[in-house]
Amino acid sequence: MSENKGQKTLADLKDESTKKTLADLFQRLAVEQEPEAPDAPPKSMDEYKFWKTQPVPRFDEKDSFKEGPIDAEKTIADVRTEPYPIHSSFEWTTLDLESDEDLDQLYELLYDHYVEDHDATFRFAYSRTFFNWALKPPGWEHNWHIGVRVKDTGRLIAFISGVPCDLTIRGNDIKSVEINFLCVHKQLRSKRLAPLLIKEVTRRVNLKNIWQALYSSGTVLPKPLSTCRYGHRPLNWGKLYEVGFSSLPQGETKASMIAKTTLSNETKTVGWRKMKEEDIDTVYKLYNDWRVRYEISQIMTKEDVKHWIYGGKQQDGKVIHTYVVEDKDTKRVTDFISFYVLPFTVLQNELHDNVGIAYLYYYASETGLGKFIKDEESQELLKKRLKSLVNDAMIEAKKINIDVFNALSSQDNALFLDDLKFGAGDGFLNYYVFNYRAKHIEGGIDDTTNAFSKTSSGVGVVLL
Ligand SMILES: CCCCCCCCCCCCCC(=O)SCCNC(=O)CCNC(=O)[C@H](O)C(C)(C)COP(=O)(O)OP(=O)(O)OC[C@H]1O[C@@H](n2cnc3c(N)ncnc32)[C@H](O)[C@@H]1OP(=O)(O)O
Repeated sequence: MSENKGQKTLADLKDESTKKTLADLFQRLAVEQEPEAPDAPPKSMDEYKFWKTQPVPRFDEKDSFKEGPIDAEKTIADVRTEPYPIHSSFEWTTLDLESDEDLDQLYELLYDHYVEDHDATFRFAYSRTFFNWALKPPGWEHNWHIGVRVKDTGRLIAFISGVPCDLTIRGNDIKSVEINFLCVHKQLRSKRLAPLLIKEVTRRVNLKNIWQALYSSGTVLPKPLSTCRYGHRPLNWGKLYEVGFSSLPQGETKASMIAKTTLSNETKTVGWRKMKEEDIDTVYKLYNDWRVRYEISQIMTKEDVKHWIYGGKQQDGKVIHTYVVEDKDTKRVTDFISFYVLPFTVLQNELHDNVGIAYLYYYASETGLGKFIKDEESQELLKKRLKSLVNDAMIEAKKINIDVFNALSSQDNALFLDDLKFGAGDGFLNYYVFNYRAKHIEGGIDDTTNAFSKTSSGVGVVLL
């Protein structure tokens, strides 16, 4: 990306940090200036013409309130039964993700319009298996894969999705969905289609008697529950340099950067192996015991664990990769760690046509369980364990040609990001819960420096 190389002003960086751009996902390895965390809202509450009408916390709210839903309780009978009116040249559509034709159209829309890439050099290489994983978890609703088409041509020009995702927020279990992949064709931007899509997905979710939703965005909206920072660990620095993701930091040579970022070939954690189907019960238990560490986490059934963490045959081993550690004496599974893969297609590069990208997903370790859950000694032990697990996960990722390993400052990631040589990216990710008031949750960023903090975050949920 050419923008990797030039010097940017703080204003440029702040402007970029409000969009979900490729730069959100990849750092400039030599960031000259620290980007500002999006603490201050970019505009006043009154200027959020849509969001000020929605049940979301305001920026000026104090943190001294009772946590819970914002709207007065409603029933399905209060929800409109008809879709919202749409401009006469467009029509609503429900995508059939079982059909190749609709999958292809979604692929094309997201490929061309989901992320901004000024050079048109990189595209997310979405695959059928990725959509099957991301958009069809247990309990998925056909009706929540919502598109807008041009009436005359049938062309898909906008999309928004919801999938079931129940949450626990500070001990309260909340029936909820996760909203993602909101996208409007570039030529139809700023025409208020996004608010219409959001209202329509809200209506369809409400009709299932669900009133809360989790979503994340680089854009600052009223009002983030938490903000995390991206971290990026080059696994194949030479290639990242050749495609333009990485620049050469001052005082370094290509050879020194490669030497600094090269991992060993073999994993080191004793008892490390790939997760098998028969591990689902144990991983389910570990996950559930583990997630109490966090102030917001995803509730998972065994079926959810099978889908999201094990992946199973339908994934064909291409999207979600999970490893466990088995105690060699007792044969008990004591840890698991997962990452998912979503590569980039590289256009117009003589040397490479793709970049392999992995994202750290859920993990849990017996080391972090128990009574002294976050005392100093337990944290030190956990830090050591997580370093070993994440390092081995990265070695596995390298074996399947992953070039960069991404992780957010969420979960307990702050314990290992610096030590395992993750560079702090210039993108921030804000987390929101629709129709729910909750006190701010630490996102693993130091308040004053914006560097990764030294302590764990309260965000246990991972969004795609
Ligand atoms: C209970 C169930 C509830 C379910 C719903 C829960 C809420 C779910 C919320 C959605 C979670 C999505 C999670 C993800 O997928 S985050 C990923 C979002 N997608 C992209 O960044 C892809 C590239 N960009 C685009 O396709 C468009 O720029 C989008 C579609 C983002 C906006 O289109 P456009 O640029 O043509 O603008 P407009 O004229 O139609 O509309 C302008 C209004 O939209 C507000 N806006 C802008 N960006 C976002 C954003 N990322 N989340 C929420 N709102 C956003 C904006 O502040 C303004 O409102 P206000 O400032 O006047 O108030």
